Amino acid sequence: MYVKICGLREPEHVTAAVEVGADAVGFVLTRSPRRITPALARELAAAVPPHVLTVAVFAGESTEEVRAVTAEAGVRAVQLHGDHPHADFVALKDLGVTLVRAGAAAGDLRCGAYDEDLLIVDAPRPGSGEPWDWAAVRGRPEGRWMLAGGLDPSNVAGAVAAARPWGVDVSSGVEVAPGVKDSGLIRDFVAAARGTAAG
Ligand SMILES: O=C(O)c1ccccc1NCC(=O)[C@H](O)[C@H](O)COP(=O)(O)O
Repeated sequence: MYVKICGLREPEHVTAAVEVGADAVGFVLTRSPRRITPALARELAAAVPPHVLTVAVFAGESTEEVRAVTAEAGVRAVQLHGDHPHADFVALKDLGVTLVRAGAAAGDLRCGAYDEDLLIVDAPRPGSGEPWDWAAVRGRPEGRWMLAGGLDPSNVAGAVAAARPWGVDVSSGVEVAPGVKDSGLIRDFVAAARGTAAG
């Protein structure tokens, strides 16, 4: 089970995510309470070992801006939320980073349909922490896709059983307040997602 922890802002939480075995860590570089500067993203990404994917999260920015900010942040993946057309993914191919397409279950659920490498099937409002009907997508997405939206340590195992994703992505569910992560919750989430939770 591939696990991505998103919206990280503090070195201690990046370290916690890496130590408990997260596969990817996300930095929000778009309008959000979790937004950080490209310079801070670069600092945080520099401490992440190469086997963990560092992801810059955008929503609706132009490909020129995505390109410039990604270079400044020094990350290895770009995650695009919103109505980015296929052409945007094609235009970003030469960046040489992993491309992640994120959107609600209403869109095209085939990973690769937009030339992306990974797909996130999310709640209608990304980063809202709002659960949705995860079971409704079971059997529909194709390829390397992550389930997101309202997941937390207490519900992720059930969500995985219901939707059967390739991976999971979380932000709000490992926070104690909007934008404030908790290392214990990150640990609990990764364990629960992989079915190794105690008790
Ligand atoms: O986190 C945000 O505030 C955000 C804002 C705009 C676009 C994307 C954003 N976050 C993306 C993610 O953190 C995840 O892909 C996912 O939406 C997690 O959401 P949740 O666990 O429900 O907070």
